[in-house]
Amino acid sequence: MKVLVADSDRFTHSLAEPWARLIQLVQQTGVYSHVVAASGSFGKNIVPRAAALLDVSPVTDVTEISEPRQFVRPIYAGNALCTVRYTGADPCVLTIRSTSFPVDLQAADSKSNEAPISQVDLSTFEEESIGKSRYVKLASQDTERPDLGNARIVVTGGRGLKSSENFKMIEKLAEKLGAAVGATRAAVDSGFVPNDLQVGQTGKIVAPELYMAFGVSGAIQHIAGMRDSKVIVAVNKDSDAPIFQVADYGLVGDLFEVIPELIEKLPENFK
Ligand SMILES: Cc1cc2nc3c(=O)[nH]c(=O)nc-3n(C[C@H](O)[C@H](O)[C@H](O)COP(=O)(O)OP(=O)(O)OC[C@H]3O[C@@H](n4cnc5c(N)ncnc54)[C@H](O)[C@@H]3O)c2cc1C
Repeated sequence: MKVLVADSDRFTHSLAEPWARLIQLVQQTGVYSHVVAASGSFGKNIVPRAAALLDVSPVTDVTEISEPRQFVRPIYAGNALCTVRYTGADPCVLTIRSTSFPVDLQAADSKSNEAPISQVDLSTFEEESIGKSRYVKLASQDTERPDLGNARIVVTGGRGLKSSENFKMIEKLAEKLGAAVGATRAAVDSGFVPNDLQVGQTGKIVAPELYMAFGVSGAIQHIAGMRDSKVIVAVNKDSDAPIFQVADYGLVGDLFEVIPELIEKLPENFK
């Protein structure tokens, strides 16, 4: 078994058209049984194109690897889990939900020392440019907040916040907790925050130790992105809001009273 990990840093920063380079690499070497990418925006961009051009069917959003060619993945927005056996030709192309696997890579290394890791030299593949696009620069937001994808605590605001001005309360609470800020699609579509903060089926998949949802109804597409959080706290003024069905702690109340009180009462050195 030889696995090629298409990691976004290496493929995006050093090369144009990462999907085309990936295909080149797989076809020219012909040694890979598996091609794996994380199930983020990079993986969702390159994997379908690469798989189509390699004429194989990708298995996406893998949450469990039960055998080298048998995987578990969510379907129906995470309401059911499906076991899939890949029976196609090599390579078996996968995207992996990183939140479903332990982050402790050192622990993984110590258990799996029979699998040597080798870096692939991509420089030789750079010469034949396809020329339809090229890497210019990486622009990322300069923020001290933890990354939404792997934060220990996530504080999310929904449409219940009503405006971008009010959404600053969420940011202030997150700051106090050392948390990342998340948002629902309705909050993003209403222009309260940029769309890289969206959590859910068409946003980021998160699984923090603590997920706090304020003014979030709990639509199935939102739940799909945060249901694996260890502890879920929800504040909503509607006691019938579906978010309470997945919450470990639910408070029926007005977020405009609850958030300022939390900010005031949390100690300064909470982090
Ligand atoms: C194909 C598809 C993909 C989608 N992908 C996503 C996705 O990735 N992520 C996502 O989030 N959504 C997604 N959606 C949208 C999703 O269906 C919902 O519309 C959205 O999640 C609702 O966001 P919300 O809970 O902020 O808004 P609403 O449903 O409007 O809920 C607002 C909530 O705030 C509460 N509230 C209002 N005022 C207060 C107050 N003062 N105090 C306390 N509570 C208050 C209300 O009771 C209500 O429950 C998708 C939809 C489709 C069709």
